[in-house]
Amino acid sequence: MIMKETKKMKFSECLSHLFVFIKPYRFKLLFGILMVITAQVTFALNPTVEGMITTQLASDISSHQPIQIDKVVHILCILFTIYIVKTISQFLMAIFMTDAIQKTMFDVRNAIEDKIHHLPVSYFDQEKTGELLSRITNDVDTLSNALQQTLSRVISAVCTFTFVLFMMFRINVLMTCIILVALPVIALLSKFVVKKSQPLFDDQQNTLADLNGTINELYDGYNEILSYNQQEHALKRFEKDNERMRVSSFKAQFVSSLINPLCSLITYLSIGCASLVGCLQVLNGTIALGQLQAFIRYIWQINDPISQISQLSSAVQSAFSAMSRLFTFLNQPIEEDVVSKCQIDEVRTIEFEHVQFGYDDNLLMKDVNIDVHQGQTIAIVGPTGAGKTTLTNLLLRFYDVKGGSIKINGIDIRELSYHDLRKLFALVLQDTWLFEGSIEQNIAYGNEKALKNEIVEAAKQANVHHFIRTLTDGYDTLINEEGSNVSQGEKQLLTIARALLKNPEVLILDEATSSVDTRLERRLQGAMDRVMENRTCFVIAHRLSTIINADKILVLEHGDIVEQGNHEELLNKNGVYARLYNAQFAK
Ligand SMILES: Nc1ncnc2c1ncn2[C@@H]1O[C@H](COP(=O)(O)OP(=O)(O)OP(=O)(O)O)[C@@H](O)[C@H]1O
Repeated sequence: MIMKETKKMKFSECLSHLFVFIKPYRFKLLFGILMVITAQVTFALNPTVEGMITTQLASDISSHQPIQIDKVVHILCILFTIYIVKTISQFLMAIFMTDAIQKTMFDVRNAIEDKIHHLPVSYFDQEKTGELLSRITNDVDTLSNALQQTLSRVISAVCTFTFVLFMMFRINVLMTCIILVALPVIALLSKFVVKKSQPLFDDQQNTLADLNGTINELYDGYNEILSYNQQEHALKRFEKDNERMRVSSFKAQFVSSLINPLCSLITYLSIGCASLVGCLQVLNGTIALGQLQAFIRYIWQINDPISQISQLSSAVQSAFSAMSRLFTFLNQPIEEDVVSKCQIDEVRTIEFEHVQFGYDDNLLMKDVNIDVHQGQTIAIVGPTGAGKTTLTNLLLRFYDVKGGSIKINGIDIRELSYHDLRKLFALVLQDTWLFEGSIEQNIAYGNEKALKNEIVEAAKQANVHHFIRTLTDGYDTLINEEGSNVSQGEKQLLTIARALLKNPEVLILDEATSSVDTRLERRLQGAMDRVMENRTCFVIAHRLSTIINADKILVLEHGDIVEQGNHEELLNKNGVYARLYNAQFAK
């Protein structure tokens, strides 16, 4: 069974997973980091070189000598070179880091997409799909921002701190020690705040996922909400989640932002003390005036990374939470696949042998036996919840049987790879699925190599060609994201065209229950008859004509097949089918 993600990953685990994605671009990233360090070294040299000008001028003035312009120009040239190096390294850093990080994120997104397609269907039984997808999107964004901005800021802050501290020590040890007294206090304060705010940031991300899940759900059910006049209820639900979001964001941001004013207060106190001592040192002649000037600039420079700790720590925490969820998702076990022991090109028989199945520990199907021969139409009938969809889910191995077996040509379907098994089938469901793309692309979905004339032929067979011709862009008409620019019946015709083009060995058809107008009904009927012609078909049947003409009718109740046979045989039995038939169809 697939476990829902519960355990939070350790920071080191997250980093090692991240490294797998960064590895192909590590040299670019390292070069980018080298450029960040270069920029910070030049940044740390500025005050000292600027101070040299002040010292030079002060010494010339105090010794009543003419100002030595050549020396000043020389220092200015060094200063100018430092500025140039800093600008170039910042430029190179932007190019190399951005390139490496965006390529890494491209790979992460691809890995997620790939994962989604390889997870067992049962994974999505446990996760609200909308919530899961929105959480992944948010987490990818958070990680991308963290790598793009926070990484260089963290490296800059660490480098600035180290180099500036080094330069301060070179100027005066006593003054630096005064500044350093403040640091452990600041470090302890940050640690305390980080510890308090980490769970709050986790909560903030989870609440955001809930909020997006709710938005998704409410948007999906927009028409139903309007028809039931439940706008107020929907608004209240949204407001409730939005309020939770406000409270959790407030808590997370408030606690983490507390650190800023506290750190500033301590830093300003230490600046005051160090400046006082510095003035005395200049009067004593221990340090030059330019050095005091440089030292005060350094205090500001070192203050910068310290005051950034709170912002950076909250960004790092969000990134860590996002990484933890992303990599936990990417670590989910995928559908175990096998290499097909043999290829099946033609489906001659399909047998269910003593099949047992349940979505949980309770068995829904206890002993299902079916025998199907090539070209037969099998109608599946039964009340709602009887297990009709489950039967087709098992055929396609969306779920595996818990007992017994399903065999195609005598071969257990578990001996075939998912790809080799599923290529034998096409699904035409009531709940049609079209993707954002042209009508042509949607029809060619199951057979991407199909030529234009084959696509048109499939559309003609599916009675949808004329409709497509009436559209301004014909086969190039774009289906929008929700497929709302095509009617439900036309959608179903398009999916029939798709199935015809795939030309599968076995067709699984879920007949529409919703009433459509008579003309469309006739078009649908014609298209379905054509797609079913000379093909093995499993039809979740709602139409009398399909049921009567079926070679075999499976009557399901509570998961099991209670009767099977053709229409005449079952009517003569005068059992469940006869009751169902008389209740639903007999006029
Ligand atoms: N993914 C799932 N997880 C848990 N239980 C499920 C799942 N899918 C279906 N079920 C349950 O299994 C039983 C059979 O469901 P199934 O969808 O196969 O019935 P059906 O005959 O196709 O119903 P309908 O005609 O309403 O579509 C139902 O009780 C249903 O609640």
